[in-house]
Amino acid sequence: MSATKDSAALQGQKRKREEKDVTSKKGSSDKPSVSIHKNLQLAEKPVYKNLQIAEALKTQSKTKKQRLDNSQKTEKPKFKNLQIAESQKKESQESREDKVQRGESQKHENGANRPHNPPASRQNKLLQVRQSLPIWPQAANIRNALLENHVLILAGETGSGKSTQVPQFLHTSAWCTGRIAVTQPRRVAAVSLARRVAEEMGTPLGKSPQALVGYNVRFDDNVGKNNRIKFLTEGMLLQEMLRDPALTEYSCVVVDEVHERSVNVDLLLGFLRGLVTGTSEAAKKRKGKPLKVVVMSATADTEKLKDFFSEGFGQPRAEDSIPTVDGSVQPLDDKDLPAEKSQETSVASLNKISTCFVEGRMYPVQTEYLSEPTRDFSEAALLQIFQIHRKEPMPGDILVFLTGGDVITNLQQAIEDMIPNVITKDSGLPKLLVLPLYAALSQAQQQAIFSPAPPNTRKVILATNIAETSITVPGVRFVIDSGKAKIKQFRNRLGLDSLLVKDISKSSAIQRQGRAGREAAGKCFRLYTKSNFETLEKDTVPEILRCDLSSAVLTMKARGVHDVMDFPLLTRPSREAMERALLQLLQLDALNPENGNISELGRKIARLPLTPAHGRTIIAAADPEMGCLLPVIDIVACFNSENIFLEVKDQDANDEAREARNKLSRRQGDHLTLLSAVQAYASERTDRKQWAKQHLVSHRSMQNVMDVRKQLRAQCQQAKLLTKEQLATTDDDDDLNTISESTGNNILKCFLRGFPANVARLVPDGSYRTIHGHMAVAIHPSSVLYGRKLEAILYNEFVYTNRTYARSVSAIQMNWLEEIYAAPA
Ligand SMILES: Nc1ncnc2c1ncn2[C@@H]1O[C@H](COP(=O)(O)OP(=O)(O)OP(=O)(O)O)[C@@H](O)[C@H]1O
Repeated sequence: MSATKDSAALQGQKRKREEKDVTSKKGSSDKPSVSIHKNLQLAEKPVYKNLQIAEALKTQSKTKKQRLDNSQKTEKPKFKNLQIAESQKKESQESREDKVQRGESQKHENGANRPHNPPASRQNKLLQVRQSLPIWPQAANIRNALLENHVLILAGETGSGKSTQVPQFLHTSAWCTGRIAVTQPRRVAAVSLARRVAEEMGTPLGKSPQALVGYNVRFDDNVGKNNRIKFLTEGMLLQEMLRDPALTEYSCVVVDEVHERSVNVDLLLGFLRGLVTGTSEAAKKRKGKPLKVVVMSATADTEKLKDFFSEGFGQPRAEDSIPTVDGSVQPLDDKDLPAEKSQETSVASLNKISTCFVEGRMYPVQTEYLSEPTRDFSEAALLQIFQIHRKEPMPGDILVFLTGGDVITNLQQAIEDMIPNVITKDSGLPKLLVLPLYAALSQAQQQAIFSPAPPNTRKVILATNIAETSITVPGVRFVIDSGKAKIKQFRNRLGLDSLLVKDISKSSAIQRQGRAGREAAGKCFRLYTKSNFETLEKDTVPEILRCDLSSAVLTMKARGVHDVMDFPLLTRPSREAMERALLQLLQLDALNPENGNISELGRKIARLPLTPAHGRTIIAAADPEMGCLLPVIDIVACFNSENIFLEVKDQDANDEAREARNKLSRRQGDHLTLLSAVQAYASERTDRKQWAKQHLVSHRSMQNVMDVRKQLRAQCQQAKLLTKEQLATTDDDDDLNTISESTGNNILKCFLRGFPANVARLVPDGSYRTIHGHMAVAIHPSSVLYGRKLEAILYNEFVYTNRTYARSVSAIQMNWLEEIYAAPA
């Protein structure tokens, strides 16, 4: 196929794309403003300095043999020298620990009573891979560092083996009598790492009595009682601290990918500092059992972390029961400490923190930049994918970093539309299999990216930044980086978090690049220029400085922190932001107005894996007077999944489908419309997929909604908000017609309880103004209430395009606000 044909094919695809470069919550749209295919002139436009479309044409004459030869060439590993800062000289200890480690792995690899018994050849191969990792020769040093000290700060290049190897190095250490927790920012990484480590250790994963490795992520707890290593998200470890603030189950917590600086990781570091230094009240509950903390990343600010922990060691301990161990692998000297602290910090503090740097990545990654900036990264990505497919040898899957679910769905469609034009019988090109990866997908959908592609097929994974850290997707040799991500930002004027599409930081770009070159040499195509790269911020601004802090403050309060202003944080948010969060929690009745302590209701909210606003909504619905918990759970499940309604496109929406979809609409607004869709789907007993198709509803999203609904029901049962009997009387065959007007109103009142600030009222000029900030807002065109004039509206989120839209909107009455505030909490 010629480039001109390519161009024609691209332009021939009709993509309808709407606005939405900025949205206000998960699952909302983020399409770039320019059409994917608009003005795509492939023949004229050299995209990369070293990579022009003309070259792509040449590759068509390449024989399969050439492809094979090339692929074999790329398989040769190259290692750089390894270094560990101030490497330890404890040879005798090293060999002893090594023996333990080897003995243990032998035992696991050859264990007789283990049902999971991978072939010895596979085990040997895995061991060889492990031994070739840059971190492998440092095993003894790392173990020694923690034998002596409480904290290890470990920096090492992407792919050097931190996440998979460090827990395996440590679990045989004498001090490690409890479990090792390894935290990850995202569940996809926690699950895939657990799977990999279990395989490397030659044991089953999860609950089996032989399993040494498990994982725990939101809505999926796969931990067995004999697990020694547990991968979990930061959120789940914080959740565990609700019942066990001292983390007594663990001997070691490994905080991975700390550079991401999510609010959760910052909170976790604060709690861990209290435990490891013995300065928090909770530390007393460890009764002298030591806790070791490892903080890891490829791009962590080691100095800042060192200072943070040193400061904690310098403070008085809550009780002198935490044993101290003398000696240090790499003692800090005064110049390592913040100037003002160096005098007061005790000697002990100098002996408890080790640092380690592992240099060397597994395979080289060649990076290419655009020669000129692109205005549409989706368009550039589409072009790049097909260039790689023509030019680059197999095997070589492609991982593309984009901004969000909608952009991914559109690009997936665009690729699939292009395939028949490009991958013809004559082209001799392998097939393409496109797989999406973003947070709102179910776990099964997310894990699908790890399955090998069928023969003669190249996988193209379209991902958000959830694939940015920790994961190794087998087969990936090429990364395409849009240079953008959706980043949470608090909007003062609205009093709301928004997700904005922004440039990533250099450290994110490095992480993305690091996803290639993990099993063989790779390439990273950055869809921006070299000079753009140079202007990127070094690190992403910590989330704690950018987001609504109500969840964070509730997390602290629920774990016994009385004075949140005093809580140790790596980066301190403004006092104003903290106060705003406290106020919001007071409004939700989560705090006691007399003393600011957490209320009973606050504790219940904190136990739910939801934002305080959604948690409050659920609690309100469980009140017998409201009696609408099950329908509210259904709606909350929708808000915690991707959009269930497919975009209605002219060409594929026949009258019948439109009519079917319209039947799901409810005049009260989008909340009850979502509910009617969930209930109708749930009551479909024969063919849900077909039902979804007939109603222009996404079957995939609905499956996810059902999954979240099930989990939320279980959690409400655990929290005693829902009884077994109530659940037993639920009949999915009931459709919304059986929900009375008053129940409908109650449902909306519950949402109003959780979102009292998300209200706008009609003003005399016919527009809507928010009651908070008096800002003009319009009902989004996707709403069933679009164009309607109502007394007041309640909305779930904001969307910014050329104007400010409220999305997921329902009609409410202003007097409901008074009614709600008059009622006792
Ligand atoms: N699921 C997997 N399939 C194949 N190889 C894997 C897998 N997981 C890990 N590996 C191999 O182990 C190496 C080390 O992976 P690991 O995740 O431990 O590195 P890391 O240093 O933590 O990287 P990062 O900082 O990018 O998270 C990878 O480069 C890859 O070669």
